[in-house]
Amino acid sequence: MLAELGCTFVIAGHSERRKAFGEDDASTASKAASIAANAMVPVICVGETGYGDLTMAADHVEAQAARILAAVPDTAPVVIAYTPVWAAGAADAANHDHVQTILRRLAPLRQARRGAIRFMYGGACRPGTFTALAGGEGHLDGVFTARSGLDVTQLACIAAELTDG
Ligand SMILES: O=C(CO)COP(=O)(O)O
Repeated sequence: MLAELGCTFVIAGHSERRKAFGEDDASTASKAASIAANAMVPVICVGETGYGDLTMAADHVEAQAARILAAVPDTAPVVIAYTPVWAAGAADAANHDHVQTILRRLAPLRQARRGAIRFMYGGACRPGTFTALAGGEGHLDGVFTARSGLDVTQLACIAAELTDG
């Protein structure tokens, strides 16, 4: 149905779905597989729940991504949206070191899969967040924004930042 409506990207595993509807990595994997089977690109949300130890967060996110991607054909293009739950709706985004540490852990997936894989960050993104988080390291491909996306001026700034940078 979504494909018939012209959708190309579909979010799976967002923290609000996990919280409100009890979705987990198993149901997210099943949804991601179904999205890919219908020739759309799954935008797979992963992220630790609370702010804390960074190594534990990276372990958690790596395991989530592995569990979910195991269900998606190797050749299917995917987007992984690193969306730490504690940053969604917060005042400030995660910092550069935090995000890059997580993305460095996920980066080997680019070689491990034949299909294209892109990494996004989500959580309190505003104009400037992408530039601050990407910071010269090549792991971050884009941002996933909720509140700023509702403000057309901010959204335009973010889009320009991604396309001009
Ligand atoms: O939902 C989000 C990431 O999961 C982000 O929400 P905000 O951009 O409003 O913080």
